[in-house]
Amino acid sequence: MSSTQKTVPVLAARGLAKTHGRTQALRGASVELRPGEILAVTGTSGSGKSTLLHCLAGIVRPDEGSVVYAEQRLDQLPEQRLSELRRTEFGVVFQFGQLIPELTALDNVALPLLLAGASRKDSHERAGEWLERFGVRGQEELRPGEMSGGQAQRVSLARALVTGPKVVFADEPTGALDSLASEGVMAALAHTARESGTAVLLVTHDAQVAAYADREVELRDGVVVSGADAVVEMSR
Ligand SMILES: Nc1ncnc2c1ncn2[C@@H]1O[C@H](COP(=O)(O)OP(=O)(O)OP(=O)(O)O)[C@@H](O)[C@H]1O
Repeated sequence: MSSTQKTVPVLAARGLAKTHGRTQALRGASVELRPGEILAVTGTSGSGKSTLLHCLAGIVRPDEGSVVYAEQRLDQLPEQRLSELRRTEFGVVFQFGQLIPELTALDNVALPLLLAGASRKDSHERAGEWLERFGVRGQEELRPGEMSGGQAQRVSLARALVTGPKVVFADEPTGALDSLASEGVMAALAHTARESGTAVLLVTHDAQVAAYADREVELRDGVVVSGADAVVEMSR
């Protein structure tokens, strides 16, 4: 066992099973995310990638198995505690950024800080810094409808990282972009996550996107079939 395998994971799932109606999306999937790493979860359409991400992020409760984050069983936490944790320790980015259409780029990024109780001035200052890190300084006043796809995803990433989360969950963050915009967004995400020490769980079916990760696991029919080094015993 190499020294990296002994690292206590920031997030660890074991034996996850989840059924949607009659579809068994996960059938005993196990994976761990190490502190500060970018982990790509790949697999064909329908293999269970998004369901796995939702279980790890505490958005969906698995039917079976465990999800451990900072010594807490996410799968057993009460809803209120889960949503607090998602707000304070996790950042989430989806394929279509899901920015608030009525708000400017600056206000979209400042919003999580305002909700956490920061002043308007501080929130705007920090939001501006994060827009800069993602290469969209100067676009503060644009509303989502006025942005390109790449700009919108950069703003979404800035919003996901502005609160200093421990983990960012990114579900096909470049799925709606052309390859040039996709490269730019992924390079910005990888650089910024590494700089801030944020771990990233990146769901993608695109090998070029997965190439930005430190490590890759593949899901097939709801189980992890490669990258088995992802599964280690938790030292708790
Ligand atoms: N809310 C839901 N209701 C019913 N079935 C669902 C639901 N969510 C997912 N599924 C089904 O579960 C299986 C796994 O879906 P999931 O979205 O996790 O896979 P995926 O690998 O992310 O797919 P894609 O790459 O197409 O997004 C699929 O067969 C999907 O149709």
